[in-house]
Amino acid sequence: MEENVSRPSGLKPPATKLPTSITFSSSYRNQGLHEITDSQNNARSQYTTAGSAGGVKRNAPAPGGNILKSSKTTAAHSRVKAAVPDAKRKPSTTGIEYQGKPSGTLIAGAKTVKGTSLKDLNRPPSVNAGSFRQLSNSSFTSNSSYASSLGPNARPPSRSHTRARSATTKLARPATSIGTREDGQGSNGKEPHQPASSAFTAQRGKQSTRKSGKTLRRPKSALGLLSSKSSCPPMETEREASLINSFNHMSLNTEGGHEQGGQASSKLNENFESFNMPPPPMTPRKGGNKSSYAPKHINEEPQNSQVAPETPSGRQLLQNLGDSINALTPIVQRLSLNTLEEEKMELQSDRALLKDQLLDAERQARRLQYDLEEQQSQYERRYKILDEDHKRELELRAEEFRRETDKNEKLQQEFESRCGAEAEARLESLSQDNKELRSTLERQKRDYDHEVRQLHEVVQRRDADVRRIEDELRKANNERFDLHAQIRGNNETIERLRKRAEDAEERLSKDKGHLGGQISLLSSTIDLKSERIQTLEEHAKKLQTDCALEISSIKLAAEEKIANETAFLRERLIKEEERRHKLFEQVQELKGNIRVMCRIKPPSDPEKDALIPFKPQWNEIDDDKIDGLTIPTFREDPTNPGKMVPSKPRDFNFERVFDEKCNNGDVFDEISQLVQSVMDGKKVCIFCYGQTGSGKTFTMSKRQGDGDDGVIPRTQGMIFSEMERLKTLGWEYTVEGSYLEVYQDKLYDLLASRHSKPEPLTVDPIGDELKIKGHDFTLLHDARDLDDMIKVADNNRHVAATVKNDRSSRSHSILVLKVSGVKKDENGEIIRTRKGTLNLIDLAGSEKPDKNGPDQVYKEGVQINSSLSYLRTVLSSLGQGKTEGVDFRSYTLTQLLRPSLGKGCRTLMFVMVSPLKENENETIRSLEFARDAQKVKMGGNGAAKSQK
Ligand SMILES: Nc1ncnc2c1ncn2[C@@H]1O[C@H](COP(=O)(O)OP(=O)(O)OP(=O)(O)O)[C@@H](O)[C@H]1O
Repeated sequence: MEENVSRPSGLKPPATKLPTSITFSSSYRNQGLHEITDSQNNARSQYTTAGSAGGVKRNAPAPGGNILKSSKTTAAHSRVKAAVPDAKRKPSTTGIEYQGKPSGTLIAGAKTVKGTSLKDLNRPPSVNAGSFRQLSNSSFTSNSSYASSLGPNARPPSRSHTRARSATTKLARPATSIGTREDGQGSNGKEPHQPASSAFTAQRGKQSTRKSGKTLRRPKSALGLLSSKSSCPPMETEREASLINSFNHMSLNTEGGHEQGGQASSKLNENFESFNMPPPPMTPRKGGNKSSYAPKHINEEPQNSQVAPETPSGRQLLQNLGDSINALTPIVQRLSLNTLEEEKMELQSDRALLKDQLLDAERQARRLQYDLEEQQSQYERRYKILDEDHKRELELRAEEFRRETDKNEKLQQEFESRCGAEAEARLESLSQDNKELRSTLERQKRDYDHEVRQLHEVVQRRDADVRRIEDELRKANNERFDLHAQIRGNNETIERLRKRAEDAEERLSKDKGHLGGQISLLSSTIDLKSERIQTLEEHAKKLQTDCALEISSIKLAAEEKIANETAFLRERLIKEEERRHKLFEQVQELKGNIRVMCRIKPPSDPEKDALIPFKPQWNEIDDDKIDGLTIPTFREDPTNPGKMVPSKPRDFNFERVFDEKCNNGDVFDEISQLVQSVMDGKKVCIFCYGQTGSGKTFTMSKRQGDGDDGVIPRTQGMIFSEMERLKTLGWEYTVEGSYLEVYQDKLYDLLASRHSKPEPLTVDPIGDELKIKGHDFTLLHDARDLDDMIKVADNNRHVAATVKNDRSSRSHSILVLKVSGVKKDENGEIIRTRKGTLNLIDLAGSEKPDKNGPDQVYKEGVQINSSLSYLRTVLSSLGQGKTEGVDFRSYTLTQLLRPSLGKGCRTLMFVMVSPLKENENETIRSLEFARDAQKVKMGGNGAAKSQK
């Protein structure tokens, strides 16, 4: 791991370049691998040691890699390659800093060293074997393998020492081999295994580092030797020291009989193995202890060299190593002890400083640790308390909840047991109250809204008023301005006129004298004229009196003449009226008591409907009118069964036939004389008979304001206009009315209120007049009263939808109008009276009751058919000349019609027929019935006579 820790000592890596002057002789070229490998090993050892001293693991720096590159040795190359990346790392905190590209130069330098000076170097006596052993030991030992390198009996460094080392990662171990102590401890034997050379090298490196920014000092004597011929810069890098260190260690291990020699030797072997080289055979040292080993070539005599051929390179390596040791030893000796002492002191002081710092940091760390632990325990205590509080709180809440739940349940039970019904009733009444309250509120809200709307409207009106007043004000202002302008103009005009008047007055006074003569002349003339006028006026008055006398005499004569003529004409009119009346009566007599007219309803779709092929019979006198119908009939050919052949056509002759082109106006024109006869005091009955949907109600009652009103509306108009007309002849008429209905053979007043079920009325069978028990007629003052009465009755009449008619009359309706007229003389004495009755009857339609229809409609149909059937029976009896024994009382309808079929009654029957082929049978039946009715001739005393 690259070390990035700050440098507590403030040491800086060396700024100087690595030595470039060390060269090796060409004779080493072939052995360069070994030498360089050893160098590398030394270098690695150095760095390892240095790293160890600082407590930081460190890999080999770049120089080694470069060295290997330069040596062109494959094995070494591959080994060192692994170290190459580390070479790019930042140099160790030992203060060693590599700059530039020193490796190539280093190799060159190494060659020089090899070739020139190594053999010449003198081995200093103090640093030979011991130093070498120590160097060797250090070279193959790292801090991490401290125990293994020192042996199982080795005592590890003291704790304080280790701490100091780790704290002062960059401090080198004291070089005990040179008699120095590290902060006073290294010398007391507490670190007996501390390799001196290693420490020295480290210190050397440190020293160089401490001289940061300067050229590293170096042992000039040694370097001087090395560079004596090559003029290279003095060797002053750790590499040099490392080399020395490595060899010293090796020497110490192999020759010094160090107790860890065996271990060092084995480590050396490992290193050799790591280079894929067989380790040199190690033999126990002569005279040394058993654990002391040295390379064979060192301990053994040349006769052992017979082994050499097996491991020539190892032997050669060892030989070279030995040479190197010999060469380096004097260098080590020449190192300045004084300088080292100084540096040592400095380092020691730095170390003490760093140690203090370390102690402070440790104290601080302990304090922080203590604080942390204290806080943690506090936190745990607090957590525990809170947890317990929380649990207690939860239990309390749970208990409280249980208590509340129990209480609620008890209350609920109590409430249900005690107040269930009462509460419901109370709830009910409350909800009722609530509803009422709500409705009251809604009503109030509606009232309020209404009031607000009204107020809003008032405000709007007021606003409009205000706007209008403002407009008026504006106009008034404008007018005021105009008036002011006019006044100003007038004033100006007055002023002008005044001036003109003054001018005129002035002129007048001038002319006054002149006019005075003329005035007196004129005055005399006027007097003369006045006399003349007076004379003339007297004459005119005389003439006027004469004229007035003459005019009054003429007027009297004329009035007398007019009165005479009027009386004559009136008498004549009355006579004519009486004559007309007689004639009308005669005509009516001639026409018979029951007159029958037929009306054919127009088809709703003439194009598609299959129609009965009616053949009209035109009236011989009035060829605009039809008075008969022929209906072709067919019968089965007896000679050819299944084939239909024409048979004798059926002829029906009536007083008048209205075809589909006729409207209600045409019909009323024909019957208006009957209405007239009512005014003459006759009893008239007009009734409509026919199949359901054939147009009875359409003919009688239609009132749609399209100018085609039916008989009843037109009659209404005619009666009241006749009343007015006859009034001029001295007649005063009153009209009373009643509207009745025969429903399910019971008589009802259609004008009675329908709020309650109406009570049926009873027909009084006695007499020729239609009398109904307990029923009063309504006095109709004018046409409007009659109109209102008809409307009420129309609304009350029973109608229902049937197959043939959406609005079918389910009852027979009778409008009865009693018309009474009196004529008085000059004295107010009644001299004549007339009492006419008009019955306008709209019968319910004959029909084939539909069993599939609604029950009520079916029942009504049956009842309608029964009553009509009985009417046919009665009419048939009357038509057959029966005068006695005809029972009118079996059905209410015939009871009602009895007075209309008696003496002096004029009855008109309308038979309504459908033109549709599908209704042909019913049409023929109706026509046959009408034909029978036509034969009836009413006799005297309420009996009917048959007309032959
Ligand atoms: N002459 C006509 N011209 C045009 N439409 C007619 C005529 N006669 C009858 N109708 C129509 O035929 C329908 C049936 O007529 P209406 O109600 O008068 O028959 P009804 O004989 O009175 O039937 P019910 O006996 O069932 O009361 C109505 O819609 C009516 O307007």
